Amino acid sequence: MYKFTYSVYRRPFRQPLTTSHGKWEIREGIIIQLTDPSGRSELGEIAPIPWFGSESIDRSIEWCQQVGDNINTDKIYRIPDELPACQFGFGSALTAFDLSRSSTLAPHFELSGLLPAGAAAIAQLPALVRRGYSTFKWKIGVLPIVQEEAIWRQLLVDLPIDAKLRLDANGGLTQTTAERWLEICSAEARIEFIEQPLAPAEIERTIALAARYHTPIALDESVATFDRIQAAHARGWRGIYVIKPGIAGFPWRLAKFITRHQLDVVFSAVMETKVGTAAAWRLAADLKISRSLGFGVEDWFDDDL
Ligand SMILES: O=C(O)CCC(=O)c1ccccc1C(=O)O
Ligand SMILES: [Mg+2]
Repeated sequence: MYKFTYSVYRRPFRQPLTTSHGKWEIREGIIIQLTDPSGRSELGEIAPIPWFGSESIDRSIEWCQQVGDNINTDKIYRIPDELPACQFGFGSALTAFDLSRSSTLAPHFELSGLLPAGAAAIAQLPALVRRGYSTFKWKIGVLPIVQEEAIWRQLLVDLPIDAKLRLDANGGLTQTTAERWLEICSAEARIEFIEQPLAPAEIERTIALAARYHTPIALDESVATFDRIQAAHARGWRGIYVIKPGIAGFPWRLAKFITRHQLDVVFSAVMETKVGTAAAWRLAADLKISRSLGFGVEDWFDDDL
């Protein structure tokens, strides 16, 4: 039995996070604390993204409210699959009790720096290069393709020769614009992958696209939650999986599936605080994930949570 407390936070982004889904201005989430009978406490974070396929913040708060002052492991294991961010928050707090204090220190990882959408990326890139980043992500499918293509060309001029660029369409391309991006990228070895070119349901069409072009394709929205990861694998996806542990359910279940099927994985932020980040990085270390983590997002908030 654990004593349970929680607090809801609101963090405004320094500038709104613009994707092909629209603008995101404030990250709301929950920090939970479990305390065992010996008095040891561990934290967990619930940081949902409803427009990505997780529960809403209101559903998460409701779930925390009905828990009451105490919770046991059985009740945690029974958090329903409709609440994947709650499963991750409670699940990672629970597994933290199995670790010694020193092993909860964050190991060192290569991070991918998240650039702002549009032309602002050109201005931002040099600062991130100076800070040591060598992998970057830029959002596409936000502006008309002719404009984005021009910005992309300038980004490649400024990108160090040994650096890598990820292009994230957030499902916002059509068959025609996806083919156009794959064509122009095929002559450019520094493109690590194009992420989620087509709508989340279009897995078969994405498999067909991946077979025709040299540039690797990653799925993100299509594999946002644990059931979607399983479904995409069952439908034959063997490309890259961008996984946001923060909304992918129980960490032990995710780890087992990635290992069993030897998935090629990129871990990615849900714009969580250090609490959720530490839990995701522990999982990345356990799984020995080699691709740069999509957690280079420190510039996106003014605070230091
Ligand atoms: O993965 C990264 O590199 C940064 C995180 C990121 O891009 C992101 C952050 C919040 C919501 C959606 C996304 C996304 O990958 O689409
Ligand atoms: Mg993405």
